[in-house]
Amino acid sequence: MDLSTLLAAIPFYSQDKVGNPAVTSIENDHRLVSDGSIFICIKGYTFDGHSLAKEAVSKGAVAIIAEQPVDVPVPVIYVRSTKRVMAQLAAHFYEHPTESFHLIAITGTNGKTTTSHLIEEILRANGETTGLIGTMYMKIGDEMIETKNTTPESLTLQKTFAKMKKAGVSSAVMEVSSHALQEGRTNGTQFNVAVFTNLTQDHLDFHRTMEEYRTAKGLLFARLGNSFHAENQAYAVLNVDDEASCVYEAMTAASVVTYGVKSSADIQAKDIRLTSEGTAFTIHYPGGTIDIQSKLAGLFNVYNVLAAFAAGFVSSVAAETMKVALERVDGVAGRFEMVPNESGTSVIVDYAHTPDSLVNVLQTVRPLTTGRVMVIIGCGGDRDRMKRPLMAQAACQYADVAIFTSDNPRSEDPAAILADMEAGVIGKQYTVIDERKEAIHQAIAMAKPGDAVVIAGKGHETYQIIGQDVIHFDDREVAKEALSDKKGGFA
Ligand SMILES: CC(=O)N[C@H]1[C@@H](OP(=O)(O)OP(=O)(O)OC[C@H]2O[C@@H](n3ccc(=O)[nH]c3=O)[C@H](O)[C@@H]2O)O[C@H](CO)[C@@H](O)[C@@H]1O[C@H](C)C(=O)N[C@@H](C)C(=O)N[C@H](CCC(=O)O)C(=O)O
Ligand SMILES: Nc1ncnc2c1ncn2[C@@H]1O[C@H](COP(=O)(O)OP(=O)(O)OP(=O)(O)O)[C@@H](O)[C@H]1O
Ligand SMILES: N[C@H](CCC[C@H](N)C(=O)O)C(=O)O
Ligand SMILES: [Mg+2]
Repeated sequence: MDLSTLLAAIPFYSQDKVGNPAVTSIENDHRLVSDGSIFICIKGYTFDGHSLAKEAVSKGAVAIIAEQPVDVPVPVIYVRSTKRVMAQLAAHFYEHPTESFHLIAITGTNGKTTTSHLIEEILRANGETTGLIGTMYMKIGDEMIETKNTTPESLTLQKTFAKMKKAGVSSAVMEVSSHALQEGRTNGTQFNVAVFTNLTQDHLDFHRTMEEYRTAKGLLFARLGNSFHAENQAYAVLNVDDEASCVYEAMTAASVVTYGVKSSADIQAKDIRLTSEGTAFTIHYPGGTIDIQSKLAGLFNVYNVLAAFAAGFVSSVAAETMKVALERVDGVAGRFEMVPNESGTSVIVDYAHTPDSLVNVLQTVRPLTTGRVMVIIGCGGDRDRMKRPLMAQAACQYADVAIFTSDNPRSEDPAAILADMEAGVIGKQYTVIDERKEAIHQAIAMAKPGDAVVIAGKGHETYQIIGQDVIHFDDREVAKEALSDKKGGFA
């Protein structure tokens, strides 16, 4: 594609220096620039890409997109927002790949990764070639691609969609974070279905207030359905039991399908039984009912199953096909993942890193436990400070033994994070063991048969971020070590 064909995607710009070079790639990271690239200067949170324009040109960039003056010997296109333009150019450069397959988005504070995996399984059972983008990885069919963000920035996203199109993907599912919506990472992406899981406190470092956070997630629904023709419907799948759904319903031009447990919904679970094997319930949907026995534990997972079922329903997947898919999902890595052992203690690694998810997981463990519920919990550094005392409260209220430790301290002092947690539980009983490995070892050494040890916050993560260092750390591995160290070697 040449520069002027590419620039047809953006109506307003001014150009310094003439020229219409052939463009081989678009990059916003100067390290990826090669001959024929266009380099987009992004003013980030930690770095200003404008300062790298010259270096990008020396690496072969044939044009620069910028917001502020840059002095380089190639055409410079000046725009109001390089981030916004990056999404528009990316969609144009990769020829709007999301118009070629069915795409389901999931947003919400908790449950996105779990629900996206359930939907992937439903789509596979329906015979689709699938794609998945989310917290743990991106997948094209069975090919796994590493990812840094839950929702990558627009260039990576459109490039990945183009790969999916080329690989013959017919249906894909992706997690859409509030950060991504706020930053416009999904601009230029066409969603057919948008699913809302729930909204509870998180990310107030980034969104400042719950209202701003809710609005950021609302952008997914506000942008849905406007450009669709009647024969090609877009659907918003909303959780009726979460009050934010009313706001999203009012925002969207898409058709709305509701799901829930407590209030009447288009797709509703009834006769719910929570057992040590998982959950059993009947889904009532327009046109029928179907019994489901899911291996996923806890009421919150009933919501995830319902959300996935509703997304499948509006995607015209038969209820019987969905039942087969939903019942064969054993679990999602790092979410309520049991660490197998013979000691009589249940050891559960879970990704709860918000107050609400911690309450949910501990409430789920309680009736399944004859002994004590023990929890090991920390809070991430450089993230919402306001959730720290609430997570500590949840731990003290819903567990018998609460151990506070480090999560990913990042640039913060672990002691300061722990102090923020402790401020929420003055006068309550808890123990602080700042070294996460030590905390896991001590908890497992202390546990008796019948007790449950919940190791929360890091789930599938295989690293710990301390300062600038990323060290290998896996709660599941540490738990296994601790179990085999325990007297009698139970692991
Ligand atoms: C706060 C935030 O959203 N940060 C994202 C942002 O980083 P940034 O603004 O700091 O980027 P920067 O390092 O300042 O770089 C600015 C520009 O210079 C370029 N650069 C930079 C260095 C260099 O050597 N060369 C170079 O060209 C960069 O490519 C970029 O274009 O842009 C990066 C590239 O897209 C993201 O990876 C990064 O996510 C970081 C890793 C992050 O932790 N984000 C979290 C808060 C986040 O987005 N989380 C949500 C999930 C939340 C949830 O639901 O739980 C997510 O979707 O992941
Ligand atoms: N529907 C739900 N409601 C409340 N809590 C949930 C729900 N589903 C999962 N959880 C809890 O939240 C944790 C994270 O779940 P999951 O990874 O599916 O969410 P996520 O929205 O993808 O999170 P992230 O924002 O980090 O990507 C789980 O380990 C569990 O403790
Ligand atoms: N997507 C979440 C993950 C948090 C996981 C937790 N282990 C932490 O590091 O805080 C975030 O980036 O806020
Ligand atoms: Mg996720």
